[in-house]
Amino acid sequence: MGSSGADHGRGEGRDARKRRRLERDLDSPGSEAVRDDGAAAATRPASPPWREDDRDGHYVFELGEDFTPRYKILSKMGEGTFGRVLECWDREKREHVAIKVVRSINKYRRAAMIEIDVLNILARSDKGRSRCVQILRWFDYHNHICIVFEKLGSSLFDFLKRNRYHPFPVDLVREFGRQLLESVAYMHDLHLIHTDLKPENILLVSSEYVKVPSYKRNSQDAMHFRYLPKSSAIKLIDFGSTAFEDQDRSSIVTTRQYRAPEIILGLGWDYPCDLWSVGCILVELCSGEQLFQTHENLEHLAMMERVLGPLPNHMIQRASRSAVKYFRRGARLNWPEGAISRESIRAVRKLDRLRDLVFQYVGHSAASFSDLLLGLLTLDPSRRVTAREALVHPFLN
Ligand SMILES: Nc1ncnc2c1ncn2[C@@H]1O[C@H](COP(=O)(O)OP(=O)(O)OP(=O)(O)O)[C@@H](O)[C@H]1O
Repeated sequence: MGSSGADHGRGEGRDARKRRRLERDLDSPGSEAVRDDGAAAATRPASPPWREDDRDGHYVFELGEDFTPRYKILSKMGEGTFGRVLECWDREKREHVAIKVVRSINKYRRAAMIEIDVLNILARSDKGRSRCVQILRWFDYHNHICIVFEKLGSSLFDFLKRNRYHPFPVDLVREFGRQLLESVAYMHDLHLIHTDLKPENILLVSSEYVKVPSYKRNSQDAMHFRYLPKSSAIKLIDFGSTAFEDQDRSSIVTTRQYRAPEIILGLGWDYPCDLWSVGCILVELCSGEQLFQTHENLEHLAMMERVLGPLPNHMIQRASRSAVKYFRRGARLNWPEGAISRESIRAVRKLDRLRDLVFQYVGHSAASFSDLLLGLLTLDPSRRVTAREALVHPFLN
């Protein structure tokens, strides 16, 4: 579920980036009336007996235990702000599933109910063909909303990490990009905006991989290896921050590094904010590095200008009251004057223009790839390419 607002930066290790997340205020209205899973949890004795949650409201479990009489807990697949995801064996359907066990805290329970609504809309409209994770069912167990999902493989972020941030080959990035844009186009057609697209929320469908020799050798001349997924199929997860058409568009959304300029400037946001995130993700997949490694607004805007050119004047002039301080006389970015440190100035200066960056990492297709990226990373949201337009770009075809 989205906990948009992560501010993890250069100073912190990459592995810490999943953890440092500021929680969005999720006190939005949502039904408290939760359904019970068939009769299972309600009528049969729960096994194991009831235990106290931990102090953060997480469900406490041991591997191998039953989770309701129907499921057996096999492993912990992930943990987010909103709960833990457990790999379980479903005795009834005789299959592996992933169960998100949401923390027993009201605001997370309410957010989970919104995520269930979104998952149901996505599933109803598409009957299992979409590139969005499929919800199988949900239930309320000892005050924890539990969402049962089809089990998927690791996230693109975990895959990159496992490869020590060695980039994916461009042909694989093309495959990921096409599928990602298909899922975003599908959501936008349904008037839904994901608002928290990032490599952590894109999962490979299969866990199978191949180990291939890498060209780099270390000082002892030992051969290095890298992993490649056997299949490029991916699906989107985490619809806890998804916005409906009629929702307020002034809040801060999206994990910091994937956040569009209109959000930072307080201009309000809409469908284009997802396309900006897709642009940041594709650069990261082909370079192995986050494009905007920052956790601060002014530095973030300076990085955007360095990579993509100056912010349009009409955006600067409409900046919200809290964002005008980033500009001198309402005309140009207060940079480097407003930088908080020399290190920050250096971090901005070492960034390349987008086209140069892409040519460094991508051999063939660099020209068409950077053209697509320039469309996705257009600073002005009204001129940014839409998901449907991006899907017919030559790079993807
Ligand atoms: N269907 C699934 N199959 C396999 N693993 C999954 C599945 N769903 C989630 N996970 C794993 O669990 C992690 C947390 O899931 P998710 O992002 O939905 O939870 P969250 O609490 O909303 O997290 P966040 O704090 O990032 O918003 C994912 O990063 C992923 O590693």
